[in-house]
Amino acid sequence: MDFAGGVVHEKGLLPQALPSWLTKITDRICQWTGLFPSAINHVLINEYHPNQGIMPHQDGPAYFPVVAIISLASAVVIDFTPHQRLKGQEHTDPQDIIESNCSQKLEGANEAEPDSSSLLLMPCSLLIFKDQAYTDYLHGIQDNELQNLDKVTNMWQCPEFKHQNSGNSHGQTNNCCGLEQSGTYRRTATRVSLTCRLVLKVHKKLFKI
Ligand SMILES: O=C(O)CCC(=O)C(=O)O
Ligand SMILES: [Fe+2]
Repeated sequence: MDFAGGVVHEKGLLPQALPSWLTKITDRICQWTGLFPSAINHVLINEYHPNQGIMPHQDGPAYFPVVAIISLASAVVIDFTPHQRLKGQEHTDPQDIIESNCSQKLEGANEAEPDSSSLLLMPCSLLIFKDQAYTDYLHGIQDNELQNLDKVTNMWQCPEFKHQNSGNSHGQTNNCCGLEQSGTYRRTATRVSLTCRLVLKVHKKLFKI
């Protein structure tokens, strides 16, 4: 794990300028989406080997509640699961929450567990999530080379999968995307992600005496 933009404390950011190769990307994200009230000022760079993930979590309170994640080099499944407190609530359909608040609509949650949903993040893709998808759901990636695709709602964005679906009549597995016949995806390469966020409270630089 590495980061650019400075150190995030609970009470704010001790800032460092982002490198220009990153601001080229982050400034475009801000302009295109119009979702950030000021420039993205922090980027976390994570590397995941095929058997590595990140436990379900909510991003810290220091961040503005919009996250932009760029995926590079390898696809991965990210899971969104509701907080315990949401699970206990009656008359709350988490699907509605995700649909109304996520820039990427999450459709068709599995009936057995209608409260959680997953996305397949392809290399060179950008995921943005915000609002209740940020505050009421945990996001995480399983520590597993084999990832289940049952709850993935954006398979249509994976052209290799479409190809597999239009399929050949011999029932052969098409592995060009790491997709396996049984509805699982096998991670084979290292993934790198850039998690771009805004820390609203920025501390002035400390003086060195
Ligand atoms: O690497 C990712 O795709 C997710 C990273 C993340 O959730 C985080 O750093 O808070
Ligand atoms: Fe996160």
